[in-house]
Amino acid sequence: MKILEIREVTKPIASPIRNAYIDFSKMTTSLVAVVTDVVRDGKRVVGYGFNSNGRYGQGGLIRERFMQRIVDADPVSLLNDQQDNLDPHRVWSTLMTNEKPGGHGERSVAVGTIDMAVWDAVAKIANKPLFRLLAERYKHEANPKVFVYAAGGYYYPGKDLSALRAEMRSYLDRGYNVVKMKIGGASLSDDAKRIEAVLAEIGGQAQLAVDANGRFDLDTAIDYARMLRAYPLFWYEEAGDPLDYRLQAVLADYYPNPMATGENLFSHQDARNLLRYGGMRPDRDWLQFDCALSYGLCEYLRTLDELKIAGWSFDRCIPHGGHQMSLNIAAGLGLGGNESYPDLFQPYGGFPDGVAVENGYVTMPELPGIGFEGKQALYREMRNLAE
Ligand SMILES: O=C([O-])CC(=O)C(=O)O
Ligand SMILES: [Mg+2]
Repeated sequence: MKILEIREVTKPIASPIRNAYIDFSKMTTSLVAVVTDVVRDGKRVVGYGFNSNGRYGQGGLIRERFMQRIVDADPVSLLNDQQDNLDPHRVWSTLMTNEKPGGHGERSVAVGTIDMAVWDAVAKIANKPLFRLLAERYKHEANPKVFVYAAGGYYYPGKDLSALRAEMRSYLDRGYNVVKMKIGGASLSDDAKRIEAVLAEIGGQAQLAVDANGRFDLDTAIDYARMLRAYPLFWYEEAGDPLDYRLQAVLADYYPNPMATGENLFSHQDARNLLRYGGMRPDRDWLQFDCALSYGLCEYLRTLDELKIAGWSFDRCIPHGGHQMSLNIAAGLGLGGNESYPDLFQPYGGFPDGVAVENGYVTMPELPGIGFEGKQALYREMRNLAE
């Protein structure tokens, strides 16, 4: 059994939206295929992965460095002890050969994307949904019912309050009961009006989370905290720079309600620093580390170990990114849920066809691997790459 080749193609996931920091007019993602020589149901097993929105495709790094390390490795060195499947941790160590610690920039995205494809292949070779494989391996009870919330509420040209309200209404109509909108891309008073408008629209039917995408300095973060704390928000997300742990810790003094952050922390060491120094409170705050941006599930498992050491429950994690990989981790390892972008980043985000949101939850179908084959529009792109 061996990996025959790894393929990558960079695909557009552009849209005319903007958050407080970036617009998505040139956004791309890397689609990766890990092609194995294993045959299941008369077909070659291929694992697929892609990176989350917010960072760009990583074709350069994948092709110049990471792919080659796998292709050059002794195939047996990538297998488990029984030699009946790939060992994702051994593949991961091979990917990271001759990489220094620290400075977790774009390479964590490249490795996370390949790692997703490796886990997809491993679960397909085992002929199980990834969430069931994870639950068995790491001794959790699988729960195919996963909480999901609707992320949107972006700024875009000509979008007025009624368009924002209509967008949020459409999420409620699709079964969500937590919705998220952007802040920090307008003045504080304009953002307050946007928030009031959304709260008026959703009433008691849903809760609202807000996301500043790391835009604020400490003073602005506190000014916003004073405005936001008057509302019953689900969370106040990424107020300041993701690596400014002191800002996050000081903010807690001004914001007693739930805060969320972590989508731009790309290693277990950075996550550990957040838990040590960021003033995040295990009884109410939320952690959004996204394996597809941060060296993949092998690294995410180390991040979960750090949570355990710091006294955090896994159900405080609701990852960023809206992909099926994190849905599987949530269902298999007991995370608190997953993000979802009902109208964005298609066909990469979302759920297998026919999976509907009901009262804020989806139920995972029993598809081998991550479940990409259950989503026709996505699987079409994948098949074009490698089958
Ligand atoms: O707008 C983005 O970059 C995405 C984001 O922060 C989120 O989904 O939380
Ligand atoms: Mg965010």
